[in-house]
Amino acid sequence: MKVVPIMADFHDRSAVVIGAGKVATRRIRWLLDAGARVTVVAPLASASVRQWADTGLLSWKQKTFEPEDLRDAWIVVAATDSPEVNDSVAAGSHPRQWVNVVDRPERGNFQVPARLTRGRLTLAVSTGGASPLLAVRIRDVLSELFDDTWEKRLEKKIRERREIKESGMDEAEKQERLKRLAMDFGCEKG
Ligand SMILES: C[C@@]1(CC(=O)O)c2cc3[nH]c(cc4nc(cc5[nH]c(cc(n2)[C@H]1CCC(=O)O)[C@@](C)(CC(=O)O)[C@@H]5CCC(=O)O)C(CC(=O)O)=C4CCC(=O)O)c(CCC(=O)O)c3CC(=O)O
Ligand SMILES: NC(=O)C1=CN([C@@H]2O[C@H](COP(=O)(O)OP(=O)(O)OC[C@H]3O[C@@H](n4cnc5c(N)ncnc54)[C@H](O)[C@@H]3O)[C@@H](O)[C@H]2O)C=CC1
Repeated sequence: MKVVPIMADFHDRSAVVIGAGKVATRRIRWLLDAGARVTVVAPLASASVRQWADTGLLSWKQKTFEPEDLRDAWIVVAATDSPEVNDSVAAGSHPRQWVNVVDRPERGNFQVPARLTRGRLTLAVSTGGASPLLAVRIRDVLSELFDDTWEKRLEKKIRERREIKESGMDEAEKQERLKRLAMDFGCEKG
């Protein structure tokens, strides 16, 4: 799979997740965090999914998968423990849908990286399916360098960058200052 890094806004996009076990629950949390409107199709659901359904955060259809379930979805996740069912989800999807197949990524058209967010900073680590747990390990190493002071640091950068851009300095000076601002990386705290 060719890797294309994007920052996507799923706000109000409809997502359907087939399955509601361990891996599906991880995908669902990620989709809810990203603002998607989530429908879950599964006969059995994890405690988290049942709770999200009870509190109206998502809609849970308690049944087995049928191809009609994919209609109108922008994002499709095949996350059951049955390779056959996951296969028929992939087969039933439309080429224009974003499809993640958790046991056979090559049948879908997107994968989910290991993630780390610090306010506006997002780090995504992918090994392209070579070793998901290595991606997690790399993410954990990076999380020490990019500790939680980074949320504040970036908020400060926004102000400093805006000040430079709106100042009366000439263009060359602005460029120089902006470059220096970006270089100011790991020394100062907060
Ligand atoms: C291709 C990809 C597709 C996708 O997007 O789903 C994929 C595929 C597969 N994963 C498998 C196994 C496991 N994956 C994890 C964990 C994570 N897997 C994630 C991503 C991805 N996994 C995508 C590639 C990312 C990359 O390479 O960088 C993470 C990073 C992100 C996330 O899931 O949110 C998340 C860490 C979450 C966190 O902690 O932050 C664990 C551990 C656990 O679940 O606790 C195990 C069990 C241990 C083991 O098997 O190593 C299997 C074999 C399944 C089987 O046995 O049938 C396949 C299928 C295959 O091998 O092709
Ligand atoms: N991509 C990843 O990060 C990982 C992928 N996996 C793969 O993900 C698969 C799922 O693993 P878990 O979430 O641990 O399984 P699980 O056993 O916790 O959950 C399975 C879910 O599938 C549902 N299901 C079964 N048949 C269905 C049907 N016909 N229609 C709709 N829903 C149905 C069940 O009701 C249940 O909610 C594993 O088989 C494995 O291949 C496993 C670990 C990590």
